[in-house]
Amino acid sequence: MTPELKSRIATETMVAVIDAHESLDSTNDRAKSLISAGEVSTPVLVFATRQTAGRGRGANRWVAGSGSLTFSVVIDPADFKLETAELPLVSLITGLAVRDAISSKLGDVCVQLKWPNDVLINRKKVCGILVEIERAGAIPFLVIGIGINVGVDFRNASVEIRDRAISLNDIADQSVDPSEHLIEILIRLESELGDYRDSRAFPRKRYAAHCALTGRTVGLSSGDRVTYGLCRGVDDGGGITLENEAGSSVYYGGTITHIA
Ligand SMILES: O=C(O)CCCC[C@@H]1SC[C@@H]2NC(=O)N[C@@H]21
Repeated sequence: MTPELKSRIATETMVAVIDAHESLDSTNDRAKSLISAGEVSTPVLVFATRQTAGRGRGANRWVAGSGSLTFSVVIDPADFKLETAELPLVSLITGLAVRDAISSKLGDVCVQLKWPNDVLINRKKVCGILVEIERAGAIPFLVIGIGINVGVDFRNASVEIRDRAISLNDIADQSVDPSEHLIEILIRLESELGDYRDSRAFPRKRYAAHCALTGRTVGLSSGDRVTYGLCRGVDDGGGITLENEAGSSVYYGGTITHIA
């Protein structure tokens, strides 16, 4: 990371400490080791130009090299008055911040959210989010990990990957410097978390308006079980609402594996 970028992050965003590396296994794992060693003065930005063993939800991996933007932000939940029960919302709130940041740089492009932790462009994944809790003694910290395909070249990737993944620069009129995305996301993340702290209300209507699943029949997988239903958006606690012959139910876990 250049000294210029460090200086901009320090002056333009909430970040108090920058921990930048050429290469890391996982920015989330590095953040967690800083926390457990008692070495955090939040908010901390852990940044890696390359990530060799990045993790996602469940069995997902996020290996990132050229063209990726990978970082984690460590926050103290108390700074945003977040109770443990509200932590699942942080993934959704982060998704909104990333979605709006990307959208602001791309103009008239379909940037949507896939509950609970993906950002999509034209229905392909551009960003994955992994929020985790790590404790320093009894004190919990939140690690918000974000991976974005900014200029990843998928042209030689398998058809399966090309059907599912996209880079920002595939659709931008002109390529945007990843640093600009980083700063924009950090600013918007602070603003979204601050709005939630002040209002105590998750902006579920805004989330639903940008959610790629709203109004579509989806399959939610949890273990061996798949529950199908018409997605009616998310509730105040960030759960996805599915409607089917059994009625309307809200789910807080699982992965969307089918979209009709
Ligand atoms: O798609 C997913 O399931 C979430 C992917 C999250 C990847 C990011 S990259 C930065 C941070 N460090 C990690 O090891 N994972 C997250």
